[in-house]
Amino acid sequence: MAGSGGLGGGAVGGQSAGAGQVAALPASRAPLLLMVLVLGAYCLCALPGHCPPAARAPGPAPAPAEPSSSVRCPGAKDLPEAIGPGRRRFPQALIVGVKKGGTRALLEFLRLHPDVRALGSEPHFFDRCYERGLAWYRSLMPRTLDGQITMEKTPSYFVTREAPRRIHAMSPDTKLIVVVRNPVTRAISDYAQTLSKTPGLPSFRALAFRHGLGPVDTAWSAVRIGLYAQHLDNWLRYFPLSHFLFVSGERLVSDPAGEVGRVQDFLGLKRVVTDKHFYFNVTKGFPCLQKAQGSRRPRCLGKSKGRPHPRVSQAVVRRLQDFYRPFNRKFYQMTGQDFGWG
Ligand SMILES: Nc1ncnc2c1ncn2[C@@H]1O[C@H](COP(=O)(O)OS(=O)(=O)O)[C@@H](OP(=O)(O)O)[C@H]1O
Repeated sequence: MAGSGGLGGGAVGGQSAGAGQVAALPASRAPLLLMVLVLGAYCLCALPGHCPPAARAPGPAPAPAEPSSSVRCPGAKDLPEAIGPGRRRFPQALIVGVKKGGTRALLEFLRLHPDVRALGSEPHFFDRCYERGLAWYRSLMPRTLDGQITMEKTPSYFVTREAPRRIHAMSPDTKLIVVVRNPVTRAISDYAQTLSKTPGLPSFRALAFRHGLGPVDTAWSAVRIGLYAQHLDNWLRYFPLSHFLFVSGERLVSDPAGEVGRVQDFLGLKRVVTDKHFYFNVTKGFPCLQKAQGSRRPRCLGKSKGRPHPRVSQAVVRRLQDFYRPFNRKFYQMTGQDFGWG
């Protein structure tokens, strides 16, 4: 199952050349060559930096780790899926944003649906790896049968200027899902993530305001990402609003089944993922899955989801709320949805 997790490591760079060699060989030698290729891929993966995290065995596993900002383009196909039924297709639906909105939770919830097959990790194709080409991108995708939907999530697409044009060039029919969250909480969550990797980072306040006291610093990505209306403007140059579904990050926590229900409707899927798939884990403070995909055991998302946030003063929060208010209002107007952030 695609759900086993990691980006597929794989078969030496997605290589159409390798496939061509197999085709040119007498049929009796092809299995041998395939074995050599697979073994070779394993050896390559043993070298640092060559492959994404190894594909996981089926069963309960933590959610795939999020890439750091120095993420490399993923390696290639999922080894366990090098052979199997169905074929690799371009995604018909993408979760394009937003960073820290709840994108991992949504993808993991959707993967419970038998008609959804999704890449475990973020391929970053339309922002960082575009030069690898569409054939490479497709080679990363899990195999799907007719009627199944291929998906991936990369939250940075939403704020990448070229992403809408590139996705439109892949397919103008692509369905686009954006999980949005109060931009102030989102910024603090983003900062908490950076802080967890960068001890000694200046305070949130020092980064959010120029010179720590001046105007809001929109050059700081944690602030800029929350200007949803501006980013959406760029997408609407390529896709009509009907191609988008905006998911409330807050409701994804308070009513996961309700939000996932909307997503299933949007994707034209039967509502298979329902209330009975979730329970609220008091220790984690979030909804978790009654049964993880491919397992009978409950599963919550990993430690990097639901991190404690650093304390930020009410005065700072209020200033940021005031700053975002007109952008939020514009976003509500554009989407026809009030997300209740003020
Ligand atoms: N069920 C469940 N379990 C855990 N966490 C949940 C869940 N639903 C939503 N969230 C919220 O998801 C936030 C992380 O968002 P993303 O997955 O989009 O982050 S990332 O951009 O991929 O790094 C994460 O943000 P933080 O709480 O700030 O860590 C969570 O609030």
